[in-house]
Amino acid sequence: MPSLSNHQQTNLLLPPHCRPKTRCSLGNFAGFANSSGSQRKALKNSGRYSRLVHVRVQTTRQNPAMTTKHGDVKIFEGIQDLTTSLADYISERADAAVKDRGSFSIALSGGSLISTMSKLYEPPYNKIIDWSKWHVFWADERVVPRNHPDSNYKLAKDGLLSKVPIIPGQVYSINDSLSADAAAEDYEFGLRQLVKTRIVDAASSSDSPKFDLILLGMGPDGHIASLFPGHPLTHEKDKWIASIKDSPKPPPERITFTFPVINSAANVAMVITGSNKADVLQKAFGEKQDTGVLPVQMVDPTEGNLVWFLDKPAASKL
Ligand SMILES: O=C1O[C@H](COP(=O)(O)O)[C@@H](O)[C@H](O)[C@H]1O
Repeated sequence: MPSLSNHQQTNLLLPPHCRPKTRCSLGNFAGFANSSGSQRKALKNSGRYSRLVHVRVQTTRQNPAMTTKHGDVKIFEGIQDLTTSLADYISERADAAVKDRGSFSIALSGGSLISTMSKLYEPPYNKIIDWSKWHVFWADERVVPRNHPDSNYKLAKDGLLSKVPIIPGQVYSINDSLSADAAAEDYEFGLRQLVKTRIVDAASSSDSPKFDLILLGMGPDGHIASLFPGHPLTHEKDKWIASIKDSPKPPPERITFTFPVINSAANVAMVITGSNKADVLQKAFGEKQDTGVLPVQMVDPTEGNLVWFLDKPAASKL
């Protein structure tokens, strides 16, 4: 991926600490059938979906998603069906955004998510997707060099981005030469410029960015992005991008989208696989506990769509 020097952004758009330097994260910044928020709220209020334990396993991708108070839930017999359905979903969202706005802003997570996107670089998706319109961001990133095995950028680059003709200057990785605080500030600064120019859409009811699609995984503790259970960052209201230096899951230093950004997206997809997620998913779909709300339970796009892609082992306790 190129560094700032071969990116079109002008210095005027750069945060002050980047202007005289050659590396800055601007440009590439370094270098759910869908129920909307309002429909979900109506479902919650109607009491028709008091618990999800009654969800029937849907084993083929022909089956429509089941609409619940938590969004639309798709449960797949095998990983192949899940990855194909996810590729259909992503390419449909991309197509709709390009028709509507002329570009597609997508935020990725790390972890197991990337391997579930593998169908995208195979026919027919690799041919039908207009990759030149994609703008790729990270919902969270570890503050490590971009070639480090813990880097979410490296994971996505090796597992997807290097296999499709995405424009390098439209891949917005963090500036890995900065501290966690500075990297978060820098990422937010870059994002603000892209909202001003509407590469990333703006939410109508707040000043938040409105990503066309945010893809999230979930850890076995119920964390999403780098927002962990009980951590004060789950209540952040002002910052779009926050730094965390005490992540319970290594590495400790990370940056993350905050809930105001996640819940302003036009579409959020939760992609959760594996039996080690079954217990927490059962809790997540149950009533919120007195002991605290799990970050995964706080994903609730205000006016957007939420869809869950689950495999059978992850959904085994629903
Ligand atoms: O640390 C992280 O973990 C979560 C979950 O990862 P998974 O491998 O259990 O799916 C991931 O979504 C996040 O991006 C990552 O930084």
